[in-house]
Amino acid sequence: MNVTVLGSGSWGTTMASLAATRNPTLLWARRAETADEVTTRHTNERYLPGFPLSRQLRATVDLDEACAGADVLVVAVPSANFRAVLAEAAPSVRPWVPVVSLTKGLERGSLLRMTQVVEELLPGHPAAALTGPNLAREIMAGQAAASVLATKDPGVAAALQAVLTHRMFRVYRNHDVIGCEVGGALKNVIAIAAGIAEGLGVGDNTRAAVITRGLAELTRLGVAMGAQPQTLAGLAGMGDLIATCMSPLSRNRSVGEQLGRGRNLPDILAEMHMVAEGVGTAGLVLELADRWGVELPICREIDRVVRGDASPLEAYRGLVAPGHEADPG
Ligand SMILES: NC(=O)C1=CN([C@@H]2O[C@H](COP(=O)(O)OP(=O)(O)OC[C@H]3O[C@@H](n4cnc5c(N)ncnc54)[C@H](O)[C@@H]3O)[C@@H](O)[C@H]2O)C=CC1
Ligand SMILES: O=C(CO)COP(=O)(O)O
Repeated sequence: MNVTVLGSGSWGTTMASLAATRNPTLLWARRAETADEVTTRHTNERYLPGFPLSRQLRATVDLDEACAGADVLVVAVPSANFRAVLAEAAPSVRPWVPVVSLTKGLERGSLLRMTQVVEELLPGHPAAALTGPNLAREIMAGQAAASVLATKDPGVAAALQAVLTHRMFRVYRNHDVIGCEVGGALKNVIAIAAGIAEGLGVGDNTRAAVITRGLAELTRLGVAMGAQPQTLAGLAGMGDLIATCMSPLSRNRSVGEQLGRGRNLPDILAEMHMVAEGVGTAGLVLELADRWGVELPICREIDRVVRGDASPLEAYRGLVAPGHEADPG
């Protein structure tokens, strides 16, 4: 199977490097220097400093070349640019080639999940999401991890599972695409809350409360949208929440932690060259929550913080103030 990965950031490069050990794999990069570095020096120092990549991995800046030979197309571009990149790629993608989204977010305006964007742009192509507790640097370091491949067609799921599985990277199948994508998008917002708590110097009881109440929010919205509750209790929900809320490697948690320490958001984002999807996702999940008639108190407070309508301390006080005790879940 020829695999093509669009997006040469931390996660796209990691998955491409893994895939290249078992399948001919081509990584599409926006910048010529990155493509050249990946192909000739087998590194991507900007996003994965210090990690050698598979020597079989090749990269190109030519989107047409990248897509034309692909048997599987993997998209690892942040949600804000996902549609634009895939729309440009679409004419070069051969009929029926499955498209796997690695992206954890929602589309601004439409509120679509990424597999829904795939279905709009490439009708007839099986759309899948790969999601779970998968911090890129740990996977590059060879530490064992598990992930979930979500797609509706069991035959496609089995074929993609075989392509994406690696010695230390175990891929499970799930047909609950909604649950997997909602879990991946919302956990980034909850990770900002966990980071804020960290920055404010809370204890382990508070950490546990944020994660557990966060899980209730993932589950409430997911189930309202048609997800299975057990999906959110698994790797794509609870698993990813634990990794992202606890790990100093998480960019979303790091944004929250710096906010909690008193830095302002524009300064934090100006210093980051990587994406923290939760910043943009907070407002979008509230729009979804209104549409589906569910309450998401943590996401609401995080949205107030990222909009600049509340300080992290005010948000924290808002969450511990009386009034949320009767929340279901
Ligand atoms: N890094 C991680 O550990 C994981 C990340 N993810 C998700 O994967 C997605 C991508 O994340 P990362 O690779 O970590 O982000 P990143 O910030 O490390 O890299 C993003 C990449 O997308 C490229 N890009 C952005 N806009 C583009 C455009 N218009 N055209 C072409 N390329 C463009 C950038 O040049 C960069 O190579 C996000 O949705 C993230 O939530 C999911 C699991 C793990
Ligand atoms: O999705 C991730 C881990 O599963 C990566 O999280 P961050 O984007 O917060 O680094």
